[in-house]
Amino acid sequence: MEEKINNQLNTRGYALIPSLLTKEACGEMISLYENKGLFRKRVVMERHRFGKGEYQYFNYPLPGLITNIREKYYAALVPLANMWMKALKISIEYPASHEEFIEECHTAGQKLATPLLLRYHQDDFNCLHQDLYGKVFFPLQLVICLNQPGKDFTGGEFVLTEQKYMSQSSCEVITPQLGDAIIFATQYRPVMGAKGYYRAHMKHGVSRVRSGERNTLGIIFHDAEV
Ligand SMILES: O=C(O)CCC(=O)C(=O)O
Ligand SMILES: [Fe+2]
Repeated sequence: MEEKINNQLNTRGYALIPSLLTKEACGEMISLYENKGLFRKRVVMERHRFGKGEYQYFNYPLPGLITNIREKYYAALVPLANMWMKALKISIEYPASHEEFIEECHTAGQKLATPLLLRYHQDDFNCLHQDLYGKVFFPLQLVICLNQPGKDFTGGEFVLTEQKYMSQSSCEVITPQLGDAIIFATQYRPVMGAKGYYRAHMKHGVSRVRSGERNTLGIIFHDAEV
């Protein structure tokens, strides 16, 4: 990953990648939502008290664009992920390629695809959470905003909270533009304390959409338990 992005991830636990997808690609991605055959599961968030709105998990085989993003960004992020594990003295070393990592997920019984499309309308929101689907997980994930804030929707900011040692939680509010991606820590990130690095726990969510429709594409690198 570029040094600037790595630095942002190390200092704040997230980074913004401008224009990862074109407007056309965002439009095509949104239209996949109606293609029920592409998905393994639809979740109505209110039923689980996850928030309000809905999302669908893609099934394998994934659309080519999603596979490409997953492979490319996994490979770009793996050196940082391994540095984080070392800093935190966790004896996990992630393999260089996403294909090998998926093998590890499968061996651990995590075989279901996790990339997802989310759709929010007015008054919808996503409660603070972490996307863990089994023992094996990658410490970073990515979300791409498929609509233009201020035009297609208002509100619906991306929210990241961080809980540092012996502190209350702090938060960052991020407003990606159409096509922008946010890379962020899935569960925790290393923060330097008096006795070396410790885990700062992070959660993410989405504030209430005030008007319009907001679609996002979530790219999670690990697979899920059956
Ligand atoms: O809609 C969003 O911005 C957040 C979606 C989300 O929770 C995820 O991609 O894991
Ligand atoms: Fe999430």
